[in-house]
Amino acid sequence: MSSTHGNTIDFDSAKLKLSQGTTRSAPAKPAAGRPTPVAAVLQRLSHLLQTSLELERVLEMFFQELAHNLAVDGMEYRNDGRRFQTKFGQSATHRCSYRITHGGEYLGDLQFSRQKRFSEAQLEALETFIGSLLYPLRNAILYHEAVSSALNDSLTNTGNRLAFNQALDREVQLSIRHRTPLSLLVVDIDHFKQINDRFGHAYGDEALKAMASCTHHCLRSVDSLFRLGGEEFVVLLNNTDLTAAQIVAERIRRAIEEMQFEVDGQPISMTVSLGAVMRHPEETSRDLIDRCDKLMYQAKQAGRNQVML
Ligand SMILES: Nc1nc2c(ncn2[C@@H]2O[C@H](COP(=O)(O)OP(=O)(O)OP(=O)(O)O)[C@@H](O)[C@H]2O)c(=O)[nH]1
Repeated sequence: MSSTHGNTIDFDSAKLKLSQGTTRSAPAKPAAGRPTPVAAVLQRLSHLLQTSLELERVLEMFFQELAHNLAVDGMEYRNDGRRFQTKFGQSATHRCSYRITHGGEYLGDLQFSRQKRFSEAQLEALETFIGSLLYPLRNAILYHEAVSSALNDSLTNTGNRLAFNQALDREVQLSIRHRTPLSLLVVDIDHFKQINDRFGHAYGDEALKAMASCTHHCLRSVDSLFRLGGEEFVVLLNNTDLTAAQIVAERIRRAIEEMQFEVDGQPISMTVSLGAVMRHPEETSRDLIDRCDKLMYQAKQAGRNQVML
């Protein structure tokens, strides 16, 4: 039989709970000055959670303490507004969940699961522990947002050049370590200046958004799309050889060509030129992107609206 339990923890009331929890579980006369187990865990947890600002890491440390002290088998964190979701351990039958807010500000939803039903005392301890997560969680969310916005192109909601440089270095390392192929596409809109000149910059922006969204729909969830600047985009295809990269490139080219995009009821046609490369052994990130860029320019010279390998 499964059991569920739901709650909302507000930052300020949780702070209250935290102090109550500590007082409640502390013995009247602290024997030899030793704290009770809950208070000891709480103290360690509070210190531990301050050691990182990484959202994933903070939640992982929190889960490990709960797994150890309350035999929690699984934990899921979701923050729909920030499109962040992560899971730890194994999901089990008995669940309890908390919507965490601070003065009306939503900090996410936490769900815990266990093979054995939670007792009242365990739920109380769990809520006390959640109290110690609130400040670190709030700080980690703020940090996560700052890092994400520094890596995001706000117009097209794709990664920016900085994000691309980091991702490319990471993927090159992974491809070397796992001996998997890594391919790259450079995608550039043809005669984009004419769209701007004819319809205005604001419509040009809409065209860029439409192009990014259309390209995104041609990709697997593991592929990533970045805007390097202007109307130039790049796609990172991990574990993909040149034959597969060519198929993806052609799919993007055709999808953009067939895209229904209108300004004031007037259809605008757009095409793209693409370069596609697979990384050679020993090739650096810089050489890879330069080679792909050159191929994209060759596609332009050869008449545009085509893929050059
Ligand atoms: N609307 C809009 N236009 C931009 C943005 N960034 C760059 N551009 C414009 O993109 C155009 C790029 O023009 P060009 O580099 O000549 O390239 P093109 O017209 O696409 O021609 P080819 O690449 O040779 O096919 C310029 O007019 C830029 O002003 C942006 O964020 N929004």
